[in-house]
Amino acid sequence: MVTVGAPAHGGHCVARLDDGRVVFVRHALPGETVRVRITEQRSKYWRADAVEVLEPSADRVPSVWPEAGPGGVGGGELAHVALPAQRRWKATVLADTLRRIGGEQVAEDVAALTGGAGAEVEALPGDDEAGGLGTRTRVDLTVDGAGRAGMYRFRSHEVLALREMPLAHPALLELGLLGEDAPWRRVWRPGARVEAVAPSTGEPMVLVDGEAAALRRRSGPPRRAVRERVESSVGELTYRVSAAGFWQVHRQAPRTLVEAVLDAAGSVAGARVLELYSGAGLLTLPLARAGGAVVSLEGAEGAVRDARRNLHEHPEVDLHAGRVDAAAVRTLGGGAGVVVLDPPRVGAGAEVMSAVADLAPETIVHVACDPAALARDLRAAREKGYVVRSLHAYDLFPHTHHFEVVAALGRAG
Ligand SMILES: C[S@@+](CC[C@H](N)C(=O)[O-])C[C@H]1O[C@@H](n2cnc3c(N)ncnc32)[C@H](O)[C@@H]1O
Repeated sequence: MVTVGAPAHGGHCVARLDDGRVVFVRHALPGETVRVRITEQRSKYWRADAVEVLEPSADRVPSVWPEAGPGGVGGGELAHVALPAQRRWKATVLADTLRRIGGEQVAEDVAALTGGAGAEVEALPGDDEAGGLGTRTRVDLTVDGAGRAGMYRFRSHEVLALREMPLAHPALLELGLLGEDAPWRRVWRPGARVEAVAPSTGEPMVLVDGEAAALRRRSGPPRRAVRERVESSVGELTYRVSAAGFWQVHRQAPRTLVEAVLDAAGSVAGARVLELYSGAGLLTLPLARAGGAVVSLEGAEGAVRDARRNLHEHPEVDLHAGRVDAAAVRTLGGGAGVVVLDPPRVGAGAEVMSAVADLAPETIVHVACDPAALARDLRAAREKGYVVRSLHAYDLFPHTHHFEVVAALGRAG
């Protein structure tokens, strides 16, 4: 039995045993007294699941997805927490991570921006009304040994067949992928990887081991891409995206990020804009529409092919396929007034951040899906004389511990 303390990065709360040992407890809430099952013992800390709640928090609600509860699949570790409390949890983790990893100066920059309160994590439009459900337009499943679609048990290679996916967009639920009677069972084999995509326009799509799959024979070549439409302050943006390629998962995420990045970048008209980790061009297109002379760099060649199509009305945009590293930043970034970067979960890293700062842009816009990586990158920029000028956090992944941050940095002084 333990009383758990504050949340920490990774979707758990921190508890201390009488002997001082630290235990990271999932499926609990700060302040709760719970009975735990130890799931992993390391020399420096243990991991545990709360399996019985003795003194519940006022923020506890019946889980919206019990299959992601103790012993269940990953991807819904805050499903037992009321939505406003999920966002307070994430704001606490953000503030703590920025201070612990980003350092005092970064923490002070953000405190000064928020009157000492720390950044809030904002809900996306419609999420409160829908209970944070039905937001995910992409789901990844794995087929178990009996041919049923499921997900991995948390920190395990065991596939648990799923009965429900309340976080998935309704269009994906209508595909009938789950359950003993799923018609798709004749299409896939045990061990297959199944991706389902619900684009903002057109039919949903199912990929089995990376190939388009259908229940009935279709005429014509197999579909490989979907179309996405984003309303934005620089007009309606339309994109072609390979179904297996990266696209923001929450239905409202593309619009939210486009607006946040345009806002953070300030006026880009006539400015040279270096965009790193540019994907299929979600941010490239609005930056070009806003008058930026954009040079972009993305590692996935398929995404760059999509970006070329998506930017066909902007032949002036200079799209490059290749790895983002310090040398590439130096080669492509000369004269950049604005740098926008949207790295994967690991962040850009100190070398890339240092090379970006050496370009001496007026503004650096960092889009981050991991607060620890963000904090490391902000620290690196801070050490090169950049301060945080704005920072907004968005709850792009309700019922999980994940969230997104858009930060703008400018030169100190
Ligand atoms: C978070 S996504 C952002 C894409 C785009 N901004 C969007 O919102 O759709 C990160 C992108 O970085 C690319 N990427 C990851 N590591 C990379 C690297 N070392 N060099 C270049 N691109 C990389 C991925 O292929 C992916 O498209």
